[in-house]
Amino acid sequence: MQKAKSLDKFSRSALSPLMSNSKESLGVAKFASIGVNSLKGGNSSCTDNSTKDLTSKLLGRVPGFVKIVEVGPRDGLQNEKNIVPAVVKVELIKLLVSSGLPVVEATSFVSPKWVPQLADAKDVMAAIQNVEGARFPVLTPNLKGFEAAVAAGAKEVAIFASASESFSKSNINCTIEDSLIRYRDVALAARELSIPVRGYLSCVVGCPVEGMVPPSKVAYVSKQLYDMGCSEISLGDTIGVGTPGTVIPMLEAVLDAVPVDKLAVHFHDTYGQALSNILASLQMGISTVDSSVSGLGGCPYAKGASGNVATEDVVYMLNGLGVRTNVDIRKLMIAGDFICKHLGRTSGSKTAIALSKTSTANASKL
Ligand SMILES: CC(C)(COP(=O)([O-])OP(=O)([O-])OC[C@H]1O[C@@H](n2cnc3c(N)ncnc32)[C@H](O)[C@@H]1OP(=O)([O-])[O-])[C@@H](O)C(=O)NCCC(=O)NCCSC(=O)C[C@@](C)(O)CC(=O)[O-]
Repeated sequence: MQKAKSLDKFSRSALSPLMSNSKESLGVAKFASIGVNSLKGGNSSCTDNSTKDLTSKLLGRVPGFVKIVEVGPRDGLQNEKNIVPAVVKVELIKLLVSSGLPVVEATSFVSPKWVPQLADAKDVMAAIQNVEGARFPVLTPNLKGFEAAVAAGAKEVAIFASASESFSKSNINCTIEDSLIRYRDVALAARELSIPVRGYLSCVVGCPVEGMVPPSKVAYVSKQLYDMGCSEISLGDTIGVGTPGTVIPMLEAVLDAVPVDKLAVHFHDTYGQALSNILASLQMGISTVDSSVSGLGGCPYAKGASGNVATEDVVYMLNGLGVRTNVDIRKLMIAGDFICKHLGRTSGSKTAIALSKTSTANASKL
């Protein structure tokens, strides 16, 4: 009940109209009817000059290449009640790599009491040591986790802070400031070993307990992560309550503190807003996007949050925009199919469901 109430706070704000300007709305409607492949220099037969102007106005800052950070094996599985055997996790990672994904977050070196599903982190790392073609960062909440990760062969790590005090306490059992002290130690140890550190920031739009999180707070913690040496800062809408109406002001505040090429976005799809939020982020110049195959996921300490945005859906949108990812959507679907079969559920990706019903002839045109 409490959970439903807190999420409802956000849905009410999402219902208020964002664009009252009818000309703008008309522009967007026209844009929606353009053949998707024509937007960034694809088939130009259905474009005229005014359409090209509008396209470049709306999509001018969308990067030509987007790095997708696949978080399925970690974020996607960490909340699963039934323990997924390490061999299944390893096979999933291999299938994801073979689809062309450049970064696959493999696991977490966190307390097994807090996240029992990932207690096999060492075994998973041992089994992927010789897998080539992708980077395999792992989560480390403290020096103990960092040392265990390095001993297990990790070459990249991620630390995870929060912009909400309540979420920090429920997720890592300490205040934001205490977590930053802890993470500075991890960042320092990592620098000595030339290990890149990704910094996650949770609750960048809303917190299940505190409600809306001010953009200034998000900018402040992002800057702390940047200043301690994080090579990338991933901004997480942990409970998926954001819309472009809240995400854009948040990004504006963060962009005053951290360079755009150091930022990534990480959206959960609780309200079906993830793709619109990703598009808004791309329009602001961000070129790294986190996602999870088949839309698996959810944080065990963020009640009410649903899965991450599905990687298949992100790749489909980016393909349509003419943005390169190097990911083969069909091979990605094999990975999604594999893990969904294991978990005994249907895919959370609308693209995967639609494409699996599309004939091979039609699918080859996508
Ligand atoms: C941070 C702690 C450890 C503090 O947990 P604590 O209980 O305050 O820590 P502690 O130092 O008192 O240690 C308690 C026990 O855990 C052990 N321990 C301590 N550290 C480790 C470690 N690294 N690896 C293995 N064991 C560890 C430690 O040795 C001890 O064992 P005991 O003596 O009781 O047997 C705990 O709160 C924790 O593990 N939290 C992780 C929670 C988590 O993984 N959440 C999900 C990831 S974040 C996320 O999903 C959001 C994100 C990133 O996707 C972005 C978004 O969507 O927002």
